[in-house]
Formats: sequence, structure tokens, C-alpha cells
Amino acid sequence: MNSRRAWLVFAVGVFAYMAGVLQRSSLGVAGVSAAERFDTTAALLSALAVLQLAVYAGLQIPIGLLIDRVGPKLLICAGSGVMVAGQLVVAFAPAIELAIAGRMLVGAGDAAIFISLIRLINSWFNGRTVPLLSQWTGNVGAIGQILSAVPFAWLLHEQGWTTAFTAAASVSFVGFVLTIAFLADRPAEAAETRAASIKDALHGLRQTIRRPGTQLGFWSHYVTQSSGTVFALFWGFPFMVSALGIPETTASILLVTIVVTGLIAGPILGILTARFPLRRSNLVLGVTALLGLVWGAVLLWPGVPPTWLIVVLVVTMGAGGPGSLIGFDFARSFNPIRSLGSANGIVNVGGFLASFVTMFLIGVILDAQLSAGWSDELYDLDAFRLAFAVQYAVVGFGVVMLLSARRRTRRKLEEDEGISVGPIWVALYRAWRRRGA
Ligand SMILES: NCCCC[C@H](N)C(=O)NCC(=O)O
Repeated sequence: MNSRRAWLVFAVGVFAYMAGVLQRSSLGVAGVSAAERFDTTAALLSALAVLQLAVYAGLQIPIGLLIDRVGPKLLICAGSGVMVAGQLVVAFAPAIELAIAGRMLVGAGDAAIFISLIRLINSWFNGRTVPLLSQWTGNVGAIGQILSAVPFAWLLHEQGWTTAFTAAASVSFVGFVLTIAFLADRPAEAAETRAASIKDALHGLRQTIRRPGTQLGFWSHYVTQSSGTVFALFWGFPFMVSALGIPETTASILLVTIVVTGLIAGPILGILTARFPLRRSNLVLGVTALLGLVWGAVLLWPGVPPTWLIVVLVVTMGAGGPGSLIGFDFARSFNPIRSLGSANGIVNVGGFLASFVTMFLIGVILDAQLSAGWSDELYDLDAFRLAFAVQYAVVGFGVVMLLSARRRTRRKLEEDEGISVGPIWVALYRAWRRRGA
């Protein structure tokens, strides 16, 4: 545990994940080229992106089960290999239909990487290092998004579609080779049991879903991740450029700011998670409340919100990603290691489910306002105000579910281990009194 070999395993795993994020986000900067190359509609192009995410989310639980059955190394290898194949299909696709199939392969391969890596960390490290490394994984991996926004976009512009997508695929190929060479599921001395059969694994899955701690992880991921994902992967750019009139280059920098903020907020939240394990839900709720507050200021601002407020918004959204990673720490604390793969899969569905629903509803509300004649243009600022407000309904529902899961988790903690967790303000008041005494 925590050995030099463990650090090598971690570095290779993070590289494979970063390469995965590069493949995932490459279409985001290739939208205009895709429209030209395939001579298709914006609706079909956005369906391309949504389908990829749908495949990703739909495979989380099956892949989680497979991790518990065959181990994470095989899944990271297979995931990287499938992504290479998918991107090569996209690189050489003569028609949009084949490109869609390629992107669905990318979604399928991508689905296997992150939760396998979180599972590896739990086998190779212990103690407070685990939540810290989970944070580093999520946030360093997000650098893949910068790789697609800068070198990939440059290659696409200078060398064209096929070269750019082939080059992106080659990064995951390197990840594939390094994984085969250097990864192992666990240290030689570790004695971990695996589900003996798929039937056993399915039985384990039912128990994992029923655990309030897993549900708390799912809702924590749900309430924190969607805002930044929806903004970075889809609606942020049209909102900033068309509705707010921000120049395209500045808008790109603002999107990159979300990743950079994640790199700063991640370690801070990782340390707080490790230091105050009984207050993890308060951290999640704090990040969610902050997001609600800043979004409120943007949506209610009289006239066009100033750029400094948009900077505050992207910085706050940057903390949402690290906030969502706390969900995996709940999965770790409340599940046995043999079902951790499926528990992580369940947690990871949360944020992507909320992102889907929000992405879709924003589009529906924008369209409805245009058809009703309430707005003159699809990407009108006032139309966006109403459309983005749908996040309050989606996330608000998640907060109610989170509070219920937290109540049940705390009750179980008290029954099983005699640990009683009171409200945060009582704890803060006691700490303040102790300090004063
Ligand atoms: N930039 C912050 C990292 C967010 C991680 C995210 N919530 C997550 O769970 N990601 C899974 C994945 O496959 O990327």
C-alpha cells in the first residue's frame, strides 16, 4: 500500500484517463468542422454528442459489475482500445452515420476508465491518501479537456480532420500500451475477494444499491456535477458568445477556467474530506448552495451580466467537479471493497443523469420560447434566463433526495457503529465553545 509501485500504477491510470477525457471532449471543438465535413444539421450533430454521453452513462453499472468480477486493469485496457477504434472510425468516416457509430464506441470505452481507476486507487492506497488521490484523478484527468481545446483544435485547423482525430486516438493508444505494461489490479500481498459469478455480482449489486451510503454518494454526484458539465460540454459557449456577446476566444478561456479552478479546488476539498469525514455532505451542500447563489445572481442580473460575474460563475462551477468526487468517497466508506466497482458505477451515473436531463430541458425551453414568440432568437439572453433556471428544479430534487439519503445513512451509522452525527451548526458551536474555554 502507498508504495512506489502504487504511484506508478496511479500515474499510468491517470494518463489513460486524461487521454480518455481528450477523446470525450474532442468533438466539442470540432463541431463546425463536423458540420462542414458531413454537411449535416446542428440537431444531428448535437445528437452525436448526447448519444455518446448516453452510452457512457448507460454502461456505468454493467462496467462497475465487471470491475468487481474481472478487475480494473482489463477494463482500462479494453476501454482505451475501444476508444482508439472509435476515434479512428470518426477520423476516416465518410458519412455522419459512421461517425455517430465511432462516437458511441468512444462513449463505451470512456465509460470503463474512470471508475476502474477509482477502484485501483482503493486497492493500492489506504487512509487519507484515498480521497486526496480521487480528487487529483478527476481534476488532473480534466486536463484532457485543455488538450482538446488547444493542441487538438490547432491540429484540426492546420492539418485537417483525419490527422487530428488519428493523433488524438494515438494518445489513448499510448495509454493502452502503458496499461498493459505497468498496471496490476492490486499489490501482490493484498487479499481481495471477487464475485465468483455474474449471478453473485448481481446479488451484490442489489445490496449495493440498497445501502443508504451508496445513495448518498449518487445524490452528492448528482447535485454538484451537472452545472459545470452542461456548461462546458454544450450550453456555455452559445450562452456566452450569442447571448452575452463575449468574444469566442474569451469564451474558450472561460471554459478552460473551469478546469483550472478544479485543479485548485480539488486538493482543498480532498484535504477537507479526509480531515472531516463526518462533514462530507456539508461540503457537498455548501458547493451546491454556492452554485445556486451565483447562478441566481447571473440569471436575475438586470441587463447583461458583467464579465466579472461570469468569471465568478465559471470559478464556482469549477468547484462543482471536485464536489462531485466526494460521492465516490461515500461509496468507499459504506461498501465492502468487493462491491466497490459497482458502487462507483452507481455514483457516477448521478452527475451524468442530471447533466442529460438539464441539457435536454434547456434545449426544450429555448425552443418553446421561440415557438411561442416570447423570444426573437434561439440564443436570446432572456430565453436563456428561463432555460437555465430549470437547474433549480433538477438540482433541487437532488438536494431533497440527498437529505433523505443522509438521514438514513446517519441512522445506520448510529445503529451499526454508535456514531452520532448532529447538525453542522451544533458541531460548529461546540468547537467554538471549546476554543473559548
Ligand atoms: N473536473 C472535475 C472532475 C469531475 C469528475 C466528474 N465528476 C466525474 O465523476 N467524472 C467521471 C469521468 O469519467 O470523467
